[in-house]
Amino acid sequence: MSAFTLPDIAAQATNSQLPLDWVGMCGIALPLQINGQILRASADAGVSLDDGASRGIHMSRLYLALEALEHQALSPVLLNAVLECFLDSHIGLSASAFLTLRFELMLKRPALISPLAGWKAYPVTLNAQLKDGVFHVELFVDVEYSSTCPCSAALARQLIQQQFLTDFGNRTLSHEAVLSWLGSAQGIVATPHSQRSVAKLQARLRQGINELPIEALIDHAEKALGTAVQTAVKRADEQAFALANGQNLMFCEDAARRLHVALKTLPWLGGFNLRVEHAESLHAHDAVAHSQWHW
Ligand SMILES: Nc1nc2c(ncn2[C@@H]2O[C@H](COP(=O)(O)OP(=O)(O)OP(=O)(O)O)[C@@H](O)[C@H]2O)c(=O)[nH]1
Repeated sequence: MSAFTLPDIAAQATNSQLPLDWVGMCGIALPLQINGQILRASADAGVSLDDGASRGIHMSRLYLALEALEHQALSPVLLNAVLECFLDSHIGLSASAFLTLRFELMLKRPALISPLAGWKAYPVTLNAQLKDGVFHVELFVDVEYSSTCPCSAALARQLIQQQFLTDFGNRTLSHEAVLSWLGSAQGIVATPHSQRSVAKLQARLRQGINELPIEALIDHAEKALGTAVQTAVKRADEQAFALANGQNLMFCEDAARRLHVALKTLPWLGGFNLRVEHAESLHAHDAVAHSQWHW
């Protein structure tokens, strides 16, 4: 049996006198309870080291405080409690506490027409911080959608008009012939290009909001865009998707403006920063727009 006590290097003093903004651990694996699901998450947990004379923080105390997340449904109250626990275990050392959680929210989405449904995984990041006694939660989520270029659609329509003149300019129009022409690849000679696009939404919850409206944010953004990517798809669903794309032609600027206007109506949202990326099929580079409000 050893008579030695374990050396505690973190508790030693340092003569550097230099406080640090963030000290902690990144990439901690843990399960979370969200929307009635147990989700695999990754956490970054940290505090400020305001006492510049202390060698280090007590990592294990932050790690152990995370255990509370395993046993209760995730909520702003729970996040606040965990952050308070970070600070209570670092009295005299730290005035600010930080927690970032990353996970994929699984949502079952119905098809547009058929009675089918399938799962979508939305990457989510939650940032919570308790600084000078003020608690903030930010919610980041990526929403994928389809965007059809309005310029390309207009150019394609012009080509179709030109083809119509070529094919029917000198002929008496017959309803049956025009109908058949409209349904043929020889008539509809050009199609606009579309791209898989992503809206990266960052939303700050207003003070006092006691829920995490992740699904509501996603639903609201998808409704504003009108062309969310689909899961299970039969031909009837694909046709409905083609119609949705045709009715929602979007440059990246249009998508950013739609989202800006839509997000501003959410009563729980105190500010946002959004970025849309259209992974162009016309170019090898992306078209991107940003917008923010009270960010
Ligand atoms: N502060 C700090 N600790 C580290 C680091 N890397 C590993 N650790 C280890 O994290 C472990 C947990 O630290 P503490 O929470 O201070 O552990 P402890 O002293 O047994 O716990 P308490 O009695 O609660 O202070 C220690 O063994 C540290 O050596 C680092 O970069 N900084």
